Amino acid sequence: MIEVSNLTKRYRDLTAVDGLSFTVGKGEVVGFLGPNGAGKSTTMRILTGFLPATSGTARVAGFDVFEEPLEVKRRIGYLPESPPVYVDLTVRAYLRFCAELKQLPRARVPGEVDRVAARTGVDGVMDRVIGNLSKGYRQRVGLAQALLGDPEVLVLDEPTVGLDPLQIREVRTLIRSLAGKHTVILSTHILPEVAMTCEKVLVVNRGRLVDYDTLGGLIEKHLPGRKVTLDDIAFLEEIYGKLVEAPPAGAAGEVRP
Ligand SMILES: Nc1ncnc2c1ncn2[C@@H]1O[C@H](COP(=O)(O)OP(=O)(O)OP(=O)(O)O)[C@@H](O)[C@H]1O
Repeated sequence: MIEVSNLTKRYRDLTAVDGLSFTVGKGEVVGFLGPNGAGKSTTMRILTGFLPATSGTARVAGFDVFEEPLEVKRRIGYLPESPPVYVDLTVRAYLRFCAELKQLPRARVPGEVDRVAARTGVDGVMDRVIGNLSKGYRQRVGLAQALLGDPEVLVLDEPTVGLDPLQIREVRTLIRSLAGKHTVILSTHILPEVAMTCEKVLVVNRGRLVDYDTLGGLIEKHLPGRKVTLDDIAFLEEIYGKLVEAPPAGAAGEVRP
């Protein structure tokens, strides 16, 4: 469903994404991990057709993101790092506006707006102006717009940032419930979030792929012989530390998924 091949993005003399290659199968939920500045948001912006790459290719649902960005945008729901929610609009007006931008059939819009609002728990604030909502509610509104039209692929950049613990649990449950039908790639700095919501983990550092595997595969590879269960979150911190703490220069990109 997502195929990234040798993707590179340079901002002047900074290489933010450096020869990244990976694939995500239909219905998989993949966690995207990496330190600040590793290139996660840049990769997500390229995948969603919002940013051109310097070189390499990216395909979503069989469409090239550079050659057919509209086909890609139609099939992708994107929650950017800072959702561009319009502070003067009510939640309902904003979601309707987003539905129109996504070119949903007019007759489907009210029902679809109600559906995503209920799924993200913003149905109680539909007539409130977004500027007056708490950060957590704004984040939910961002998530609601990503779900509009029931897209095959969801790209979520730090979906639980700004939420309170209860909301975080709800959003994680929501993300888990999307698995199977939707292909999800989500970035986060919260390691337990990955263990709770994702089947596979993609780790990047300095723009390069460091590892890409299932949680079980990572445990086998990096903590051999250790008995850990997926309820035991600390294992992921240990593996992550091994992967991103000062890998030898040039070696990071050599690890294959
Ligand atoms: N528009 C831009 N112009 C110049 N440099 C940029 C731009 N956007 C991102 N960068 C740089 O590219 C690198 C990768 O940034 P990116 O936001 O993709 O990382 P990230 O992994 O998402 O980080 P974080 O976890 O902090 O969100 C960083 O060094 C960042 O400063």
